[in-house]
Amino acid sequence: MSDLQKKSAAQRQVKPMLKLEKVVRSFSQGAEQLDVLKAVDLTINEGEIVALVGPSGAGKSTLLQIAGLLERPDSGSVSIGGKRSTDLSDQARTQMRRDHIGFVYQYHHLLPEFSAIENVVIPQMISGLKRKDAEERGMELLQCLGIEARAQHRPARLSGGEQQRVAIARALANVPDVLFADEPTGNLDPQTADNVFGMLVSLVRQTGLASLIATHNPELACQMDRIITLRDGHLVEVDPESLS
Ligand SMILES: Nc1ncnc2c1ncn2[C@@H]1O[C@H](COP(=O)(O)OP(=O)(O)OP(=O)(O)O)[C@@H](O)[C@H]1O
Repeated sequence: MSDLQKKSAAQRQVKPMLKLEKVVRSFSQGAEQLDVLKAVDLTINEGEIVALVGPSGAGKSTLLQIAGLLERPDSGSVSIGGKRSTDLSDQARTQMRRDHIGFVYQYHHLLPEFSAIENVVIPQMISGLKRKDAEERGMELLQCLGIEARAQHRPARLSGGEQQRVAIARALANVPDVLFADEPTGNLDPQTADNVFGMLVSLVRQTGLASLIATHNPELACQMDRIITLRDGHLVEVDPESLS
């Protein structure tokens, strides 16, 4: 096979899982208009992990909320797994979010009345999986994250790092196409953050999904495939060397 043929074969395998096209979002603050996103384009392919860095107020959360279908842009489109969300009803967007998107937040938002495994099983059952299958997948994920022995504990009886690992298992339980994380280890001490983050990256790599992770931590950002930032409402690629 010639180099050209090899290249085109490789190109054919690249599958865009997240695509933002000309996404615009502004907020009015008093008499002022704040243009947070100005025609943002972004493509993340299957198996790619992208870090989103930038100062407070740059628009990282706004971008994640729109890309994760939690908010609508003023204009522009968002596609997940090749399917455009723009013209869908709120109900169809909710279903798309439930079936194709996973979220990890800085604070875990686990249900306090339920055990670790129940927190991972419930979203799968809402998506239509039988309890037995949901439990099997949930235990497999907890095992990958090294907390299967904590499966029956409620969140209050887990450490911060363990709670965040349950939140990661919950986000991956429905086998999403795209995983979004907003400062997923921002609430943990540096060593635990490193450990939990390593597990998150390794799971994302194993499952081959696409991932966009906002972080203030340059060391963590440098472990990802690409680093992007928002500058004056536009997305810009960042050279990892400039962060070290
Ligand atoms: N609903 C809203 N109404 C008005 N202004 C908003 C709204 N949401 C966000 N903003 C403004 O948009 C800008 C971007 O906010 P955003 O939360 O996306 O930034 P960020 O980069 O995630 O910051 P941080 O790192 O502090 O979380 C900020 O100036 C914020 O005040």
